[in-house]
Amino acid sequence: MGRDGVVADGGRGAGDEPGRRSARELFLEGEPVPARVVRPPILNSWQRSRLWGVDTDRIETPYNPDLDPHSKLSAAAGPVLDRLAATLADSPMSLILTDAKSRIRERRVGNRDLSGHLDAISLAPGFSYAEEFVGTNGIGTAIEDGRTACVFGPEHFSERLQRVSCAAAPIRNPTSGRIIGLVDLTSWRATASPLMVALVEEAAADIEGRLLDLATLRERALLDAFVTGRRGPGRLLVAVADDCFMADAAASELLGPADHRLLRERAAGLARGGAADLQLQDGRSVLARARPVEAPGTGGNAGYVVEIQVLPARAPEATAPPAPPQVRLPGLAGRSPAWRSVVQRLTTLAAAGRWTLLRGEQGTGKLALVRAVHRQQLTGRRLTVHDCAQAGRGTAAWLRGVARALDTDGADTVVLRHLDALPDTAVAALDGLLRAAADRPGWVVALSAPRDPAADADPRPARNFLSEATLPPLRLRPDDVAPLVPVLLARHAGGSDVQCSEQALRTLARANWPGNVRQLEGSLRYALAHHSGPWIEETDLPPSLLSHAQHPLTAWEQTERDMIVQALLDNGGDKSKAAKALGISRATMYRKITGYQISIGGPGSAG
Ligand SMILES: Nc1ncnc2c1ncn2[C@@H]1O[C@H](COP(=O)(O)OP(=O)(O)OP(=O)(O)O)[C@@H](O)[C@H]1O
Repeated sequence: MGRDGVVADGGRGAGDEPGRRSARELFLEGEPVPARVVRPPILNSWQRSRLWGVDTDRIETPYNPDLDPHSKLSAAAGPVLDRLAATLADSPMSLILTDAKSRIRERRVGNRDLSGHLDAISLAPGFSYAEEFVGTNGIGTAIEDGRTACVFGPEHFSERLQRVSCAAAPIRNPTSGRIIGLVDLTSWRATASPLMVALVEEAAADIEGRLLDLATLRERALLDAFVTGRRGPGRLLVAVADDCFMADAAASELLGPADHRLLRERAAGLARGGAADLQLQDGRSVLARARPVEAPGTGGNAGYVVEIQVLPARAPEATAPPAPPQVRLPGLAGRSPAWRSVVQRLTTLAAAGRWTLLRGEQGTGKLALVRAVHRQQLTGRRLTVHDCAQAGRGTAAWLRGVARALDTDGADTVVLRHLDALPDTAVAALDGLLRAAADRPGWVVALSAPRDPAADADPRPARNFLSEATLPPLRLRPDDVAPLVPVLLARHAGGSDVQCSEQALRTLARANWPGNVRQLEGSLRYALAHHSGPWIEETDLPPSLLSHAQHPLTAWEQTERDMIVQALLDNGGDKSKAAKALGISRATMYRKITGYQISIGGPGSAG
């Protein structure tokens, strides 16, 4: 049962009836599951669990006890959990709080039998209940779907979870709307009640209300620290927190949006490590130092007050270097100011051997960029790439490989890819290796997803990288699409000179590119395989590019959208003919075209 009001089969899979196989058993044996026996969110989750390769007979999930007890989430949730736990004291029910990564932070359970069972299935503080590790379950599935999930015994993917039922509701940051955690009730399958859904949703709403109240208190503490902060000639003051930035008039004039982000990201490091020299967006250098501001009542952190001193500009005629020529990197394309600026920054950092954390969404080209900069700046040296996402398989061997590459005397470039996917089990060891190699002469680069504003802090290994750069997503640098297209086409066209029509280029430039350059490359490969004429036309592009749906589509919606686009293409954009071909009414066709924001031949022509 979820916010959408769908009611499951009350926990009775078909397998509860003697002699019949349950829907889950059919699914696990790869047979079709009869419609209406399993609720769609559960079936979707089973499919994801199978993709993850979750073991149905064993629970093997990472354990990380190193969770911050003073987090904003714990501070806000504490009193709400206390109240609900007191109400439920005599019932066989367990109350659980997790973070946004499905890691269990707190568990309250009065019933000894249930407590023992939950320990046996690792539903205990420190363990992760992400779908990826344990398969379909209230916690992981609510996080995946972004809404309340209720999973009854036989709906669990794992055999080990068949005896319990659970309901979990996400807790969202009231300012950003992002999920920061989850409140869950777990009970024996036989004693589960539909009321569990109402209880977790109410608790989540109460915690969100308290988050808002605490945010107000934090902001007030930050404001006090900001107003009473020490100022002096040539010194500016700002106060930063995840969701708040305060600056006096002089600082507002000096700092642009990119500088706000820079200060926000660096404040914690500055507070720990003393003053540092930072470069602002406009090229000016400043000396920055920060001090933390304590959050009232909770002992947590309300933010940082940062003192900024503008360093004198060097006399232009004496020392200013001539404006750097645009750095061209063979094999890579881009012309937007954002692309040029990151290429320039990375080139400087590589030449200086500064340890760099390069952030960017998946497929933006982080690795390609680092490889190209290495080739150009560090000729003759080797480059090794270590994928942190692979560290879970044979952690010791993986760490040995990194240790060899980091060899303290080595001047080779070491790239740690997907740092954000480093398994918890390898965090401390990698951190130790990086610290030990801090003085090595070669360039060390970590590639990571953009900073997660919901996370309390960067993972420990990230703190070893003193310089940062960001490769923005392709949708924020649409000017790069046109120069990328011929380079990517040449890469895959097998020597022939295929180009895109103007209309196809316009469609490509307009697309949102959640998968960034990698997705653009995939789309062009698709077009190369589908085009018949001398040019790539708009109709040769993947159907997904001809629709601009506002929300992420489920697998089923994607299939439906692709069928509609294909029918429109097959019928020259004629909606009536396309509707007829699909056996749906014209009205439904119009509704779907509007819903999926399908446009063929430029905005509005088919939609
Ligand atoms: N500017 C560019 N010019 C040409 N090709 C590019 C450019 N940027 C990215 N690519 C290509 O896009 C694909 C994805 O790039 P890459 O693997 O470097 O991305 P990434 O950001 O490291 O991805 P992830 O974080 O998902 O591993 C590669 O084939 C790469 O060659």
